[in-house]
Amino acid sequence: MAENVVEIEGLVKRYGELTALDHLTLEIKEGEVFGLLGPNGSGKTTTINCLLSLLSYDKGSIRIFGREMSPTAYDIKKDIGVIMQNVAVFEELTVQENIDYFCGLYITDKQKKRQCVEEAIKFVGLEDFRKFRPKKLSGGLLRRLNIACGIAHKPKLIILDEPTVAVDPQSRNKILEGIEELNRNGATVIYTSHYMEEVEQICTRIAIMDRGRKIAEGTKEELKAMTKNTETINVALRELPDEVLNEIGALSHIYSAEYTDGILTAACSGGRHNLIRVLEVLQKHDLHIGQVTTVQPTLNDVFLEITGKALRDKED
Ligand SMILES: Nc1ncnc2c1ncn2[C@@H]1O[C@H](COP(=O)(O)OP(=O)(O)OP(=O)(O)O)[C@@H](O)[C@H]1O
Repeated sequence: MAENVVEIEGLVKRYGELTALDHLTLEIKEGEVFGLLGPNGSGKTTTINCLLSLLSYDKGSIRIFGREMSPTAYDIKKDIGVIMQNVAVFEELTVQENIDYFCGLYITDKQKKRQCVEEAIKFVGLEDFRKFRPKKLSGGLLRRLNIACGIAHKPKLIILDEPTVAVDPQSRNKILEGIEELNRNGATVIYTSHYMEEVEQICTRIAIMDRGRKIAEGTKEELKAMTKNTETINVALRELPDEVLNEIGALSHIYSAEYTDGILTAACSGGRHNLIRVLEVLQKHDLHIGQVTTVQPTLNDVFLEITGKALRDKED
């Protein structure tokens, strides 16, 4: 069985009256891409800052690589790569000099360092920008530089805190593919985000956080199996008389049926052939059927069911 790379036990962090982390317990195993998913303010960054001993905490314990983490645990820190939400690079250094600087904090052998820097530049696709200073880079390229600085020394544990916020789709894909590649090359990854699509795409196991607590944990399949909803059927209809809507709502395995803005939405819980049975009812009443879609449950549905609110705001 894979070893635990990170063990967080009963972590409590308070900011005055506010409890930012409320008895958080997490175990992250070697080789995982572990996703910390939660809305803004749920405690993801606080967790990472405590994990890195950048923040003191009120209660609990943190072990990394089987050893107790502390501000002076340099033997642990040298095997960790951190990419924080806010880009942290030197404005006066070029892309290559920045990566060289951060890599040099861990690797002193000149030849090895040069090779690591070169590999990091290639890895994030900044070959054509190596002589650029950060202010000449777009937001996406700047993020990639930030990542290169964090991973050049080839850490065993890589922590990324919302690395794709405000990033263009091309850089976002490059970042996500890069994380998967780092993992294939042996790194354990902790990835925080409030974008459930990203977490679903790359994470092998996910903890969902809300108000400093872990409210659910598992693979995405395990998490989705926690919801009552197994599929949602949407049918565009010009009209839907109430008695037909009621008939659909009364079908077995359909636990809610609504008609708003010309769309019938039927939420199913288990059962088979739900779509066919819904369409049969509509056809029997000779209704004009428009576009039909079925949607599988998302991590947002899990969150919604447990907390009664959506993971992120629509405009986010
Ligand atoms: N230095 C601080 N002083 C007081 N409260 C803080 C401080 N830092 C964070 N908080 C509060 O702690 C809670 C958790 O914040 P945290 O930044 O860890 O959440 P998050 O999940 O990372 O959110 P985001 O996605 O916005 O970064 C929030 O309510 C936040 O307002």
